[in-house]
Amino acid sequence: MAGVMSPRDSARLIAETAKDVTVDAVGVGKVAELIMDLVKKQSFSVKMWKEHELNPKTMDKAAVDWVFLADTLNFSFWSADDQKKYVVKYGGKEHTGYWSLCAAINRALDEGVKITDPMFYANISKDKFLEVFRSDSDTEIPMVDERIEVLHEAGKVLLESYNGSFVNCIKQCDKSAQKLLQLIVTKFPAYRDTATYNGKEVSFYKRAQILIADIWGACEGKGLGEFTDIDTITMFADYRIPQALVYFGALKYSNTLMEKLKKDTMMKTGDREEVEIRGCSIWATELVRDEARKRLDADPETKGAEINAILIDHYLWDYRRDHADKMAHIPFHKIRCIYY
Ligand SMILES: Nc1nc2c(c(CN[C@H]3C=C[C@H](O)[C@@H]3O)cn2[C@@H]2O[C@H](COP(=O)(O)O)[C@@H](O)[C@H]2O)c(=O)[nH]1
Repeated sequence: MAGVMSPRDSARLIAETAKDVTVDAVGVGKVAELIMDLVKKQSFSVKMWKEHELNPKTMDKAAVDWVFLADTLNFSFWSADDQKKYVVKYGGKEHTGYWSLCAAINRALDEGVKITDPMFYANISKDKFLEVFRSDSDTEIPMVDERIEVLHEAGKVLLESYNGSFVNCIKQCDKSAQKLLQLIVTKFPAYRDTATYNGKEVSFYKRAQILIADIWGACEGKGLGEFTDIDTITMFADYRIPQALVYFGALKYSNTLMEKLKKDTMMKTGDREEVEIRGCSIWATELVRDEARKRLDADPETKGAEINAILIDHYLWDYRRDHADKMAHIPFHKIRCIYY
């Protein structure tokens, strides 16, 4: 987008001028150390993505259509009351948060509903949406109206300009993640995740970047998922990674901000504190990547090992999920928006 700073440059600028959030070098080193251990155990690669039971296993158009639908709806799963969560039962398990979305998509496909086909969702009615994404608890999925709107928008763009599949967007971008990123944020307005900060147009592009990363993961970096510049994708500025970064000490909040977060103060898109949390999270993850890279290359055993901001992000996100209790005392910022 013309006149908009890249997520990496935005993150550096925000981290340099933020008032209520700071990136801490000692904490960054701690996370880098953690990543090193994982790389040594060889449990750190693009193949991790498909290990999740709900993620698609094929590496074809069906997988890309699934990922595009999931990431078009991949926002705002938190609930104000922990006892009232949107829940989807699938594969004999109860899924919440982001995984409830994936479970609902898979449940629909099993029921013969062509939910990943834009012909189906470009004009989906509210009744049909609520049937497909029905809850197995008393709490329905948050932001129903906004989710229907973004489905209509994305479905129409795919049908009008890309012959009904995101595969055709990928094919126009010569295996460049940055070209695909620009196509997504230009053609699909709901993915245009930007803000104004100190008079500058900054970007986070969280869903656009995770869409590219999920296609890279689903296809194990090959075929439709092959991107020559995938390492230029940054961490995805959601509301969970900051919790993990604060937990490990890589991110620090001022007392004022911490008090606000503990009181569940609602934020709005573009609030200075929201921009500082998101920008500093991206920057902290960039520094973790650089530090881990340095340490990996200093050790003949791990020199040149595969590592990038995507893999670090997924590790931190999965870690937060798997250790939710340990991090429950660290508040996450509350916001209702379609960007993350
Ligand atoms: N930064 C980042 N944000 C991510 C993800 C994912 C799912 N990725 C999975 C697929 C492969 C990976 O290995 C992950 O297992 C969802 N989200 C965001 O989190 C929030 C929901 O969180 P909770 O309430 O706990 O379910 C919401 O904003 C959603 O948009 C990620 O990977 N990174």
